[in-house]
Amino acid sequence: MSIPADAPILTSAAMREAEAACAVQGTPLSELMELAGVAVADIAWRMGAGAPILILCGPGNNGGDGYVAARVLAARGVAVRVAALAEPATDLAKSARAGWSGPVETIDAALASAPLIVDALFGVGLSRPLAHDLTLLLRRFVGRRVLAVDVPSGVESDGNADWMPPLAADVTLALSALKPAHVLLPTAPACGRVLLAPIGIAPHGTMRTLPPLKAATPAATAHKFNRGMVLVFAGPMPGAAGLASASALRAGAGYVVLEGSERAPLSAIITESDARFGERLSDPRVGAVVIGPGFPAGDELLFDVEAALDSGKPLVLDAAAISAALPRLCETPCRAILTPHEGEFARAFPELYGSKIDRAKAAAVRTGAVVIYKGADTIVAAPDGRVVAAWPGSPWLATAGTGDVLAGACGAMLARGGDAFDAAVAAVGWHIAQAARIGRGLVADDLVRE
Ligand SMILES: NC(=O)C1=CN([C@@H]2O[C@H](COP(=O)(O)OP(=O)(O)OC[C@H]3O[C@@H](n4cnc5c(N)ncnc54)[C@H](O)[C@@H]3O)[C@@H](O)[C@H]2O)[C@@H](O)CC1
Ligand SMILES: Nc1ncnc2c1ncn2[C@@H]1O[C@H](COP(=O)(O)OP(=O)(O)O)[C@@H](O)[C@H]1O
Ligand SMILES: [K+]
Repeated sequence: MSIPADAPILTSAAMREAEAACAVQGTPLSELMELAGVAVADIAWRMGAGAPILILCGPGNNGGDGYVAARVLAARGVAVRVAALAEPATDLAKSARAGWSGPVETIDAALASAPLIVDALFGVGLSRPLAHDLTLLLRRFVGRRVLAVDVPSGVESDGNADWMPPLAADVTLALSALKPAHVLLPTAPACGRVLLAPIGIAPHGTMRTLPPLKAATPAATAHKFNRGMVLVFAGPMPGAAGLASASALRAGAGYVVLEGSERAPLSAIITESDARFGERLSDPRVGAVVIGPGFPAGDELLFDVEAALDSGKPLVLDAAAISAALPRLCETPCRAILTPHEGEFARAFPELYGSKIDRAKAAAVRTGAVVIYKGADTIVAAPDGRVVAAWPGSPWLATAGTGDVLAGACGAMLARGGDAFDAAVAAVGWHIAQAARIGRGLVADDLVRE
């Protein structure tokens, strides 16, 4: 599974707006469909490697893309067959159908398979789950190589429903932009390897996939304090804060103080008693404060979170500190990154609904903070509407303590100054890159080793 880096993501509504804008600027939609069909044919040609191809066409423009691809593949001498669910229903699909001179078979129990199936049944226009009989017919092709056009058919492209496609794709060719379903669970794994065909629409939007990691080499003039000083509060479970403090150093902070614990995993970390708490919060060199890892919910946490909020410092609020800070954040936003996992998000924002992207955006608006809504399909959302989706991340991160490491990395990135959203995105990218580098057998401590 893979996804193009730094690629645009659009909802179906935004996609239709972009299409309309394109038409206004003088590019006919038939031209876009031609480009889409050729792009599908190119990938099918490579995947098929000379073997016969069966293209399944739906009634809308997704089906239209399929007819164009069939025409292009046939012209290249490929043994291509077309089977349709219904007659084309849009003008564009009708003219694409008219351009296909071969036979059109029916999608029924007698339909013969092929080594490569091109799924051009439904794209962003799917409005309800697939009918049960169609689902059963399509399941007969499970095990064949599948190229999905735009999205695997059956998937609700905005990520608002968990409808699973009967045919998971090996490759999905996203047209113009990725869609939320490509980067959100449970549908993302069914999209396989996602490729993007930029077919002439310039997608304007604020959602993207994770950008490539930038190597952050310190400036020649760097000194330890201007690389970022991070203060990590240790709660009653100091291991978690230890991981966060080591991670802050490894992710590039110049100076890290672990407050309230003597158990630092690296000797370069300064440990102090929590009696110096107030004093450190007013230390002008401290660029970010990390609080939450290893803290159970309770009065002590509430007191420390209040003090951290009062200090006006940029904050990373993890685990129980998220709910503790919520009432204050909703009143007075501050420069903060919140890092909830699924359970913490549900506790803090039980009233939010919609796709994971919608909920992350709403949480960011409500708190005025950047939200890293963690999981295999991590979403980073800013209050101004920017979103980065981190699917597929690294599944080796599914182990205890890796969230503490992410919180520490956020502290390092935030302490450098600059935009909190960019800091959160950089931390998520660093976390995944570390995990990908280590891979098999990873435990959280490995992420903070050299
Ligand atoms: N935006 C773009 O850049 C372009 C998009 N194109 C294609 O156009 C697609 C969208 O086309 P459409 O809006 O026509 O939508 P679709 O082709 O995705 O499907 C809509 C059609 O399916 C029917 N339908 C919806 N749900 C159904 C269900 N569960 N069972 C049976 N029928 C159902 C609808 O009544 C309608 O006829 C995109 O996914 C993409 O493949 C390309 O043709 C060209 C450019
Ligand atoms: N399957 C997965 N694929 C990619 N990333 C994952 C996966 N499972 C978990 N993660 C990441 O691992 C981290 C786990 O954090 P969290 O649940 O807070 O763990 P802990 O509290 O034990 O530190 C998060 O950054 C999350 O996004
Ligand atoms: K499709």
